Amino acid sequence: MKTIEDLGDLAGQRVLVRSDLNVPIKDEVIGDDGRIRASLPTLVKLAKAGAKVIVTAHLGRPKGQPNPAYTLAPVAKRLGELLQPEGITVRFATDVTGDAAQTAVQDLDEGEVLLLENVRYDPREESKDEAERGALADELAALADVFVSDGFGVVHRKQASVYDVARKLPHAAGGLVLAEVDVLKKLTEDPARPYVVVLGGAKVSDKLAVIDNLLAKADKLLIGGGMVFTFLKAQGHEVGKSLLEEDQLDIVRGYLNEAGDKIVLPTDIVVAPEFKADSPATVVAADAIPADQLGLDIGPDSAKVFAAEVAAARTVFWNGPMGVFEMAAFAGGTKAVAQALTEVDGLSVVGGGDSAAAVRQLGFADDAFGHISTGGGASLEYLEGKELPGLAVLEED
Ligand SMILES: Nc1ncnc2c1ncn2[C@@H]1O[C@H](COP(=O)(O)OP(=O)(O)O)[C@@H](O)[C@H]1O
Ligand SMILES: O=C(OP(=O)(O)O)[C@H](O)COP(=O)(O)O
Repeated sequence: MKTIEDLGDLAGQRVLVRSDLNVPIKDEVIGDDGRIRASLPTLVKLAKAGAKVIVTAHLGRPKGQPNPAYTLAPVAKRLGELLQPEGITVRFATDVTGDAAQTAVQDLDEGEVLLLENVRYDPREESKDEAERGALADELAALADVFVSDGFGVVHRKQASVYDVARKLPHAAGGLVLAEVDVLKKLTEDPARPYVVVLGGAKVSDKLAVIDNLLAKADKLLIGGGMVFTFLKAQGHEVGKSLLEEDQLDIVRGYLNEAGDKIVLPTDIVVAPEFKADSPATVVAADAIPADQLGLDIGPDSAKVFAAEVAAARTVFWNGPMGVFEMAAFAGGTKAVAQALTEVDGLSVVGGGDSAAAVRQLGFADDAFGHISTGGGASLEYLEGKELPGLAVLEED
């Protein structure tokens, strides 16, 4: 894979960077700016080399339409604050590749950074149609001379700003992508055993898809978060109003048959009648979730079992909070697992935007873990041994 150094002298060049700036934002306030901070070294390096740095990124899933709830404007502001000590000015374009973006690129000076509006406002970004994605990639490519892929958290997505644009411009991997791959490689090449993978979070269908391959690689797979309920239902239990992927039940039944005791499910669940911080929480057995309640965390017994499995491992990868950690009443499982990861005698890796935010919000220091990866889904697919489109394309000429 080419690096930024291989791109030659970048002074005066327009460099398009794909970063992953997908941070938790509520009412325009950024909850955890870890991904923005992780993007800084590459941006600083390029700006200091005299490049005109144009950043494309997404926030959330606005489904191909402009939507102020998903604007990157607060991210541009934060980026500006973080780059100010470096003397680097950050500008913001209010569209993706339109008049605003084109004018802003024309006006951009060497050593400045321009962030383009949420690339997922454009429906072509995530299109399954290669020609549609290609048309957006052409527009992005027209804004720049070279492309640097630095958004590790999106390299598993075959999307215009990640994959297609790399085929239109001379390209290189940024330092963040290279550093992430370096650590994850250690987990794929003869990991010290026991090797435990902990899965949770809310992107249930994405993560159910990785289990098949992970079962062959890991010694134990601990399942928490929103994934739990599709497993419980597949075992024949009722899950009330909890997150459920009905169309995956057969697949999950297959996993349970195949896995034996490799898959560890919670035996108790914290439930509440509503998805609200002050909704009255109770602990119930995992096979007795009331019809009018939803599961929002693994229960305290399960948290102990999960923590013991993690603490006894020599290699651990964890993606996806065990519960809705953003609300104190449902943060216990995530906290217990995070604490156990800090006690691992071996390599412990936390991956994913929300998982990284969770450990910081719960008061853990970054260096309490072997590595905090900016990518959850991307890391999991890498660990599965799958070819990631956003990495494979960088190996092409
Ligand atoms: N039981 C649950 N029901 C609904 N949402 C959940 C549940 N457990 C965890 N979550 C949510 O999952 C989200 C994170 O999921 P995800 O995006 O998959 O993780 P990551 O960003 O670390 O890859 C958090 O916002 C958390 O509130
Ligand atoms: O948050 C992200 O991934 P993650 O939740 O797997 O860590 C990335 O920004 C990718 O976002 P996506 O899963 O909407 O494509």
